[in-house]
Amino acid sequence: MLSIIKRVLKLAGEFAGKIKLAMFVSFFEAIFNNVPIFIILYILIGIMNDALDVNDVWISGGIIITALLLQCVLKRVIYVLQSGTGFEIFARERIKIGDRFKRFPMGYFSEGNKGYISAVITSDINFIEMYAMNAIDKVVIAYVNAMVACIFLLIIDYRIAVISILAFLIGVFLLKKILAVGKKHSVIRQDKQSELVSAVLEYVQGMSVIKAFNMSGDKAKATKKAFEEFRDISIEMEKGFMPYIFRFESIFALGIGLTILLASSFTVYGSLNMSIMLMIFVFIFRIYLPFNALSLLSAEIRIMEAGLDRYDALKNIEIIDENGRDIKLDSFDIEFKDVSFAYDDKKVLQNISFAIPEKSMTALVGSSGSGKTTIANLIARFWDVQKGEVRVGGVNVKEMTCDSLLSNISMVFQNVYLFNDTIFNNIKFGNPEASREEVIAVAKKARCHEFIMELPDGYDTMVDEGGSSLSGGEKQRISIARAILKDAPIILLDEATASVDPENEKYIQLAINELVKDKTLVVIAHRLSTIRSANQILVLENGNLVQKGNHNQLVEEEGKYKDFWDRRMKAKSWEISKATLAKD
Ligand SMILES: Nc1ncnc2c1ncn2[C@@H]1O[C@H](COP(=O)(O)OP(=O)(O)OP(=O)(O)O)[C@@H](O)[C@H]1O
Repeated sequence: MLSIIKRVLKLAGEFAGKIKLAMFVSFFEAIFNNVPIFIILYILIGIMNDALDVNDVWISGGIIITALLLQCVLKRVIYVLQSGTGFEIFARERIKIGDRFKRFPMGYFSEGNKGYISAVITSDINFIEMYAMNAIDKVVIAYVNAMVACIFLLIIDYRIAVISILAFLIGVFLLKKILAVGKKHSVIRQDKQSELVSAVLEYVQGMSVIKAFNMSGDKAKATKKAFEEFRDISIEMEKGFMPYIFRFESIFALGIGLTILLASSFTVYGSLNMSIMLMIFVFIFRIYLPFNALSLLSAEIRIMEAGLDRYDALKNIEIIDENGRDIKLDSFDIEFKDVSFAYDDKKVLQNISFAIPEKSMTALVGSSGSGKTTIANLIARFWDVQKGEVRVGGVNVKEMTCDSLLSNISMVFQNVYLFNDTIFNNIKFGNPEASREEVIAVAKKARCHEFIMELPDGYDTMVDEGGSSLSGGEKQRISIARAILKDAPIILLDEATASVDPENEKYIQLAINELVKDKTLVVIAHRLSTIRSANQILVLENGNLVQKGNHNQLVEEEGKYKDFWDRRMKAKSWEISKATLAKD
C-alpha cells in the first residue's frame, strides 16, 4: 500500500512537494474527522453520569461545528493541491517518453511492441493518472484513523486494544498478500491487454487487405482469441485473490465480534465502565472500516503497480545514443567503412565500404531485398551497425546524438506518413519555426500549392491519419515540401516504384529537383534517368557491394550493372515498340 505512494512520489518529481503537502493536510483532516465522535461520546457519557450542564453542551456543539468546518476547509486545500496534479505529472511523462522513443532503435517498434506501447501510454497511464491521487488520500486516511483508534483503545483498555491490534496486524499482512497475488496476475493480464491492442490495431489497419482477400474470418478469429484470453486472465485474477479477500474480511469480522464480546463481558463483570464500552463499540469500527475500504482499493492499487512496472520497463529501454554528443558537422560527406549489419540474426550487409563526397549524387541500385533501404536507414542511425563504421561529415554516427545527426538529414521515402493534422502543420513539421509564407513558398516549390488550394479548407484542411485522404503522389509531394522546409544538407530519397500517373510523376520529379539542389544526395534509384545522371552508382547484391562507379564506367564492365542496364533498355524498347504498334 505504502509502496504505491513512494512510487508515485518518485515519479512526481517537481510535483512531489505538492503531493506531500496534500498528504500532510490529509493527516489533519483525518484527525479532525475523529473529533466529533470524541465529543459525541463525551456528551453521551456526561448525560449518562448526569454530569453535563448547558454550557458544556454549547461548548461541545461549538467544537463539533468548528471541527466539521475545519474539515471542509482542509478538504478544499487537499483538492486544490491535488487537483490536476495526476494529469500534470503524466502529461509531462508522456512528453518525456515521446522524446525518448525517438532515440529507441527502430527495431523496437515491431508490431508486437506497438500494442505494448499503446497499452502502456493509454490504458496504464490513464488509469494511474485517474486514480493515484485518490488512492493516496484513502491510504493516508485509513492509516490515520486506525492509528488514532489504536492509541485511544490502548489508553482506555489495553486488553481490548491487544485483540484489536492483533486482528488489525493480521489484516495488514493479508492485505499485502492480496496485493502480491493481484500483482502477479496483473502483469499477465496487462501483457494480454497489449496483445489485445496489437491484434485490434492489426485488424483495423489491415482492413483493406482483409476485405480484398476475404480474410475477415481468419483475422477476426485472431482478434476474438485475444479478447477471450484477456477475459480468461481477468476472471483468473479475480479468483486468485478471492480467498485472501475472504480471509481478510473474516479476520476483521472476528476481531470486531471478539472486541464487542470482550467489552460487553468486562462491563457485565464490572471491570469496564459502561460509557467506555460505548466508546469502544464506536472506535472498533473506526479501525476496521477504513481498512475494509483499502481491501476494495487494493484492486485499483495492484493495477496501478503493474502499470507503473510496465511504464518503468518502457522508460528503461536502452536508448541508441546514450553516449552520443551534440556535434555540429562542418562537412556532409558520408562514408561506410567495412560495415556489416544484421536485423537480429538476419545478416543483411556484409563488409560494405564506400565514400559519398559532399554535394554529390549517389544512386543505390540492386534487386529487391539487396539492402538499399538498410543502407539509408544506417546513415540515419535508425539501427547501429554490428561491425565497421558509418561516418557522416567525418564523425562516427555512434558518437552523435540522434537529434544532432538527424538535424542534418531529410528522408523522403515511398511510404510517406502524414499526421492527423492540417496540411499546413504537416508541412511545417519540417521546421516548426517556419512562417505561413515560408510554408506556402516551399509548397509551391514542391508543386503542392495548386492541389492544396483546391481542397475545401486549403492549407487548413485536415489530413486523415496516415494521409489516407490524399493520393500517393500528393502525399509524396507534401513530404518533399516538408523536406525542402527542413533544408538539411543530406537527402535520403527513395524514388517511387509504385506507378503514379505521368502528370504526378512529372510534378514529383520537379519537386525533387528543387529539394536536392546543392545537397549530398543518396537515392534508392529506380528511374533510368536518375541512375544515369548519378555521380556514383553502388550496385548491391544480397547485401554485398558488387560494383561501384558512374554509369559510363559500369556499362563498360561485365557484371551485374551491365546485365541490369541491358535488361532495362530491352524492356524500354519493348514498351516503345508496343506503344508504336498500338498507335499504328
Ligand atoms: N526491420 C527489419 N527486420 C528484419 N529484416 C528486415 C527488416 N527490414 C528489412 N529486412 C530484410 O533485410 C533485407 C534487406 O532489406 P532492404 O529493405 O534493405 O532491401 P531493399 O534492397 O531496400 O529492398 P526493396 O527494393 O524491395 O525495398 C531483406 O531481406 C529484408 O527482408
